[in-house]
Amino acid sequence: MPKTAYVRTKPHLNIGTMGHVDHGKTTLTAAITKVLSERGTGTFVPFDRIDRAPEEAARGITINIAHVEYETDTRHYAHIDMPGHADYIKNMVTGAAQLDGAILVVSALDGIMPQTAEHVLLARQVGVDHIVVALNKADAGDDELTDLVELEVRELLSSHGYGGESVPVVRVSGLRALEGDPRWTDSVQALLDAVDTYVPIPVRYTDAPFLLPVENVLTITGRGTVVTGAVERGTVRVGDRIEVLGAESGPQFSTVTSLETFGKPMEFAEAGDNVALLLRGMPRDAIRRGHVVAAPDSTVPSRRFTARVYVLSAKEGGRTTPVTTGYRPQFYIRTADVVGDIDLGELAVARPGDTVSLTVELGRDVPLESGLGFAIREGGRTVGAGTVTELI
Ligand SMILES: Nc1nc2c(ncn2[C@@H]2O[C@H](COP(=O)(O)OP(=O)(O)OP(=O)(O)O)[C@@H](O)[C@H]2O)c(=O)[nH]1
Ligand SMILES: [Mg+2]
Repeated sequence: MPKTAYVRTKPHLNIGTMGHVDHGKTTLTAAITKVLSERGTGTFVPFDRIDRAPEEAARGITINIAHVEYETDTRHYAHIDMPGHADYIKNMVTGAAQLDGAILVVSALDGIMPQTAEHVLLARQVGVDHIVVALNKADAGDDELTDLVELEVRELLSSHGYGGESVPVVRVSGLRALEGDPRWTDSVQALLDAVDTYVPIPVRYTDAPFLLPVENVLTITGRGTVVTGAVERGTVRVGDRIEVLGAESGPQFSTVTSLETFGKPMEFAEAGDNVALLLRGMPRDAIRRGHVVAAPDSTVPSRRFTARVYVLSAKEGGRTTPVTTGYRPQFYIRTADVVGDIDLGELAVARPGDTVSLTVELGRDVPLESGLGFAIREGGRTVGAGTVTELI
């Protein structure tokens, strides 16, 4: 049966749920799809369909299962449910890099926990400009405690430049909404209204050369290699020539032979769209997460750059000891994870809590540009965040 093509009738935005483990992100995501399916603008995606590991769910040319799509009256959303566990920060970083807005899920029973704070910090660093707060589990909390949690969350957001006083904070219960309790389905609707009005439609760089950071690679027997991700800028059409960048062996050229979003074929995809591209003759092992698919000759990978970097304080979960020249952490840039050497120049030392300018030399070439944000990680935790200032 031929698949129905994707029809672009409303502005498309990428949003996602983030927050500490077990605060209810996946339950809320399922509840959102349930509430909207009852209004006729989405398909209900049950909890256990969202919470599966991507490898179990890799099927067809569909996108990573942690993405769901739905529509409100005014917008089409792709929603990524980000796991709260510290080990999954990589997904958080790479997922968040493509978010136009985020729903910060905070349990009204527990308040701010370590990953609540870490996700807010990372969201800031990777350029998420708008956050809406879901104070979840409001069905089980008492009002006074929830008031305190709300204050605490607003303060946290202000301390990261999110203007905590004006951020919408909506008390919800994902669990009760999923059960169909009208009081709480209304709360989820109120949350969506807040997202619709508070997160602006972003400016899309559709005229720039095409670029897509590779999130996932799949093989479809008999058809070839498929890459998925969100288009960072530009436009791509079926039949376009592209270049895959980031591999040690140098660039690989191919042609896009098929294009889909959430299982629906599309003629072209533009900046902001979450897509799957089928690439003609591309060997499965020639491309992986962290590579970039781009218009041919539009970008040249490099490895040396200067950057402005904030070294996290110990209180924020960062290092307790200073960083010196020769320090060699991991850099999370778009969907890539690359080791790099830091040179602090005359400064020589950067203490936790400092913001410094430094030079980085990555272990391999990566498509870079000034203004690009990245996270610095060491031994499984975030120790810094920065922005590329100049390529060398
Ligand atoms: N009382 C109550 N419990 C909830 C609510 N939402 C989620 N829970 C419970 O909290 C637990 C965690 O919910 P999840 O949705 O898996 O949380 P999560 O944030 O996705 O967790 P991770 O993906 O592991 O980070 C489950 O036992 C849920 O049933 C709620 O609104 N009220
Ligand atoms: Mg979850």
